[in-house]
Amino acid sequence: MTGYVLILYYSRHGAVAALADKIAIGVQQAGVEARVRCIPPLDNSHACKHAIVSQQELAQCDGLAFGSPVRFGNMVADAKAFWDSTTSLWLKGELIDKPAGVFTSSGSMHGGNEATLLSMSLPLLHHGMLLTGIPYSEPELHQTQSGGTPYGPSHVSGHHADSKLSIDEQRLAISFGKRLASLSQQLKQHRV
Ligand SMILES: Cc1cc2nc3c(=O)[nH]c(=O)nc-3n(C[C@H](O)[C@H](O)[C@H](O)COP(=O)(O)O)c2cc1C
Repeated sequence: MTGYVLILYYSRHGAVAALADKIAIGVQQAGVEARVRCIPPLDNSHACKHAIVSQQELAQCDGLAFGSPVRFGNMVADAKAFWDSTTSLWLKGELIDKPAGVFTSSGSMHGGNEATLLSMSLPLLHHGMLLTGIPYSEPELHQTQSGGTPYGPSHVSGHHADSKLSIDEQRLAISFGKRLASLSQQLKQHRV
């Protein structure tokens, strides 16, 4: 088994970072290296929990999980700015035919969680990535009372942004990581 799945995220208060860690567990359980990297804040307002991503790490990944908090129903501007800096990768087609998925955290249950996941998918599609979410064969998708969607893992962090990941949210994030890792290995065989 070679290569790695890149888990790339922005997080201000730690909720998206917590999801990233769970996705990493799933990737590792599938026998693939999970490389967790953060998108730094444009205003240097806080430190990153993980190392800052490089363009080379993005170009060379075999699969990608991309995470952002919900900001007014969309991804955070810092994450959008990051994608706007990836033109040279796009010109070279570095991400074409690699599997990818998205994850998020919102304050409230209906505060734009799913809309954000869908709009986060757009730059990945422009890069030619193959999107995957979470199938309904995962029992937690039927029973979750908080986050976790077919469009990707999610968390509802609450009014004070302090609630922990629920068991269902954790399990869905882990199974998503496994699925992404497995797809990354299958598709890699067809690329080389
Ligand atoms: C500027 C700003 C805008 C936000 N907009 C929304 C929103 O539209 N809907 C929502 O449910 N939560 C919103 N939130 C709450 C965050 O999405 C939520 O706290 C999230 O869990 C933060 O993730 P983090 O802990 O990884 O930073 C917003 C927070 C900020 C600071």
